[in-house]
Amino acid sequence: MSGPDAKHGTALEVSHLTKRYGAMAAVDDLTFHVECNEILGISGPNGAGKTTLFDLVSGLTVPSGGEVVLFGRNITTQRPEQICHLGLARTFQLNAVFDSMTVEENLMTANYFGHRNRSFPALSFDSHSRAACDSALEIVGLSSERRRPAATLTGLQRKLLMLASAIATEPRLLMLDEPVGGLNRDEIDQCAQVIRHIRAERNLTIVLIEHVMSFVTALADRVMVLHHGAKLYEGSIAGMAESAEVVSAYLGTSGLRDLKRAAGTNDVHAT
Ligand SMILES: Nc1ncnc2c1ncn2[C@@H]1O[C@H](COP(=O)(O)OP(=O)(O)OP(=O)(O)O)[C@@H](O)[C@H]1O
Repeated sequence: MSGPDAKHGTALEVSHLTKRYGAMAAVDDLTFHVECNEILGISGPNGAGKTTLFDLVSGLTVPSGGEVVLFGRNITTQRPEQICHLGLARTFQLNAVFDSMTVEENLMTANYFGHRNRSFPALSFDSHSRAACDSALEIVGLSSERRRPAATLTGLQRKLLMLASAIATEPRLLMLDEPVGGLNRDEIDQCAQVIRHIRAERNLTIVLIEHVMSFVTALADRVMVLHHGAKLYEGSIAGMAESAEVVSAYLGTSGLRDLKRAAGTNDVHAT
């Protein structure tokens, strides 16, 4: 779905978005936007509302209030598959691959259901679907594993398969929920390289939730920090390190030291 307009304009506009569970607001009157081809990093303490925000934007959860506009189109009341067909793909914190399928079958399934409306259940793949899957496999470096059952993949390969499955839906906006959680330093660097490559190749806009500060500093053009469902900080990584509120609510002194080191060397975790 990428095209000549993919580099310009606003990809995502979130206005006064709110999700209440009883008296508690998991996302509280949140307003922000993401420009086309930008990478926005989202951080914040556990329970800050980051995943709930992804669930709201991707249609998995119905908002209590507010509005979400994707590439100029109001998607606030759309279903997840409709939003996916409009060009938004997301990944999940926990493993979300089909273990009993091969790598290739995972991608074909993602492309089949994620790319356009399917009104009948019989799977049939055309040359476009095959090309999209081949390209997704290649971009994450899993081409040689295409015939392997997903259950036999390593932790890193499973993360890359989730990424490739999202790419196989041919999105314009990719939302990644803790894409490097549980990986070691080398694997994190490898994922950062893949994501950088994906953005450059596909002109993609990316929003990623991550606590691993070396990863955020390596990739994000801008960061937003959430706390109690609301925006605590939005701006540069350097500015984040200078924010007393962010240090107090999220980083702490050791996290601040690590963030500063990561911003200088891109190889240290904040958590
Ligand atoms: N379905 C639900 N019902 C009730 N409360 C919920 C529900 N989903 C999330 N919450 C609450 O909303 C708040 C935000 O949760 P969320 O998972 O979005 O936080 P998070 O920032 O993604 O946390 P983490 O970094 O641990 O993944 C938490 O207090 C959580 O317990």
